Amino acid sequence: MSETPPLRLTNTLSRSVEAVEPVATAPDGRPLLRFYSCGPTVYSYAHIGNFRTFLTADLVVRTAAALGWAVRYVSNVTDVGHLTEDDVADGAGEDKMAKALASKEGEQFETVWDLARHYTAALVEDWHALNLLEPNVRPRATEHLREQIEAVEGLVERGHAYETDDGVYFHVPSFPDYGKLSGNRDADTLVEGTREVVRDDAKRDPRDFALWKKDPGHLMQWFSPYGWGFPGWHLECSVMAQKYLGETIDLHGGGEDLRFPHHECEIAQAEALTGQPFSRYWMHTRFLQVEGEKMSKSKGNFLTVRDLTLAPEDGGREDWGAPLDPLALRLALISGHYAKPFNLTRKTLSDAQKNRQRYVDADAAVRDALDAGRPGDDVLAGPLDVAYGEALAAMADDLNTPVALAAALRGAGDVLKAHRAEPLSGASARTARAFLDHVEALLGIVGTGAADEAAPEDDGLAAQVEALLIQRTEARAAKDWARADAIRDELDALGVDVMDTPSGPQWKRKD
Ligand SMILES: Nc1ncnc2c1ncn2[C@@H]1O[C@H](COP(=O)(O)OP(=O)(O)OP(=O)(O)O)[C@@H](O)[C@H]1O
Ligand SMILES: [Zn+2]
Repeated sequence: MSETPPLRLTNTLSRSVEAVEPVATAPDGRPLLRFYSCGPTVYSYAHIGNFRTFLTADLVVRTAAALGWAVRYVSNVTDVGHLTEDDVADGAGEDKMAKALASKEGEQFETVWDLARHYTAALVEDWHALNLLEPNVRPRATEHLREQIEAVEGLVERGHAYETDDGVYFHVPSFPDYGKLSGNRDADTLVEGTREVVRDDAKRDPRDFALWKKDPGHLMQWFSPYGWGFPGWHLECSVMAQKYLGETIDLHGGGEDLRFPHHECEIAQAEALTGQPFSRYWMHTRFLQVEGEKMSKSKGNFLTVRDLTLAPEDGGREDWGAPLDPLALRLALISGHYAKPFNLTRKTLSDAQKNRQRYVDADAAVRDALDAGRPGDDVLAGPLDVAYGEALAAMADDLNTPVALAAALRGAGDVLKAHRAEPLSGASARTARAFLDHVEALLGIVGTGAADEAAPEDDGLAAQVEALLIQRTEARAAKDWARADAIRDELDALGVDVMDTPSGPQWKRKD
């Protein structure tokens, strides 16, 4: 196969399509992409718009792996109840989890904790149904309260945050780069954007956003040096990204609405705390609309994976036709380019179901032919090599899924055409098998399980060790020898030996 192209993505920070160049290398010498993608707030089932954004992240991971990179991929679960107006920097309104608990659907849950557990489990189920790779780490906000509180304390100590009777706020004027991602720099527009919000009169600047909200009446609350309360939403992601990926990460992603304020606030928190750049590249997925309408959980007009893939008696939606094969839904959701708005229609779904069938048929033909082991030449190597090369090049070029899917579909069509003309030889079938497995690893639409082989290795130990090695490299670069030694002790306690080699640290389990 031809030389591997660079991975280019639309970087929101520079507003241009750029080649992504990871800074770190994996212990085996491959480029290591450190990638954080914002997950959902689990107060309801994730909708297919959320999944469009998660699928973008999935395709980044698959494409990077197909290019031969190592990937460390973190996607969180927001299980702290944040506020219904969190889309303005200083969130206000009702708590989303509390509101969900009080709703009709919430009656089945005793507490917000049960509700969060239920929707987290449902998220993971739908994630697997749509054949998304499991992240190396799926951290929960509620399991990282200590780290979030430490970050608030750090920001207060460094003069970037201050306490009032109601909470602790990040002081925006203390961070001159605020606005570099979204372009929202103007204090007046920012204030206008927050007009409807209940404000704390003790705030020093109207743009200052909450790091900690004091609220002894909140359903989910923790104790901090600032009393009982809960963290601001923006805090969890910068804290968990840095914990699992290091001070500077390569790529951070989410849906277009997160650009401001969420990601802008993450940058301010992280960079004010460490003095280092937070994420080198940012990517944002444009919204999914359904039949021309914007869809969101809080509006209540959303479709879930379950609505479209289950039979009506199991909870599927009758008005959307026969239940779809989940991989057909996946195909439909990735059929538009992530950086352009995407309107999903009934026709998108029926076309996807048809195209998906071509992969099912090609896969069946190849299995038969492998069993039969017929003699004869390999007639597929040429066209399938070209088709896969085109698909990979298109994905590397800013995840151009329309072109990649067309090339992959043409390849599956070539397999079927050849098989219909004359049953495939064993040699052709082996080539076709390799092609379908590569397409599965890259796009996840064949459903043969090859994706598992492409998944970032995750046996827990590897993830922990790699995180520690990144922190150790950073500690050494900062000449923080005490920290580097402490990390070495932690690695020792995990039962691994580390060897420093010219291509970076290598590790193995102790004998
Ligand atoms: N219609 C959509 N299309 C694509 N991505 C979306 C859409 N709606 C939300 N997202 C993205 O899904 C991810 C999870 O978001 P979140 O759980 O906040 O969902 P939400 O539907 O926006 O909820 P809410 O309406 O309560 O804000 C975020 O990255 C968000 O940007
Ligand atoms: Zn986030």
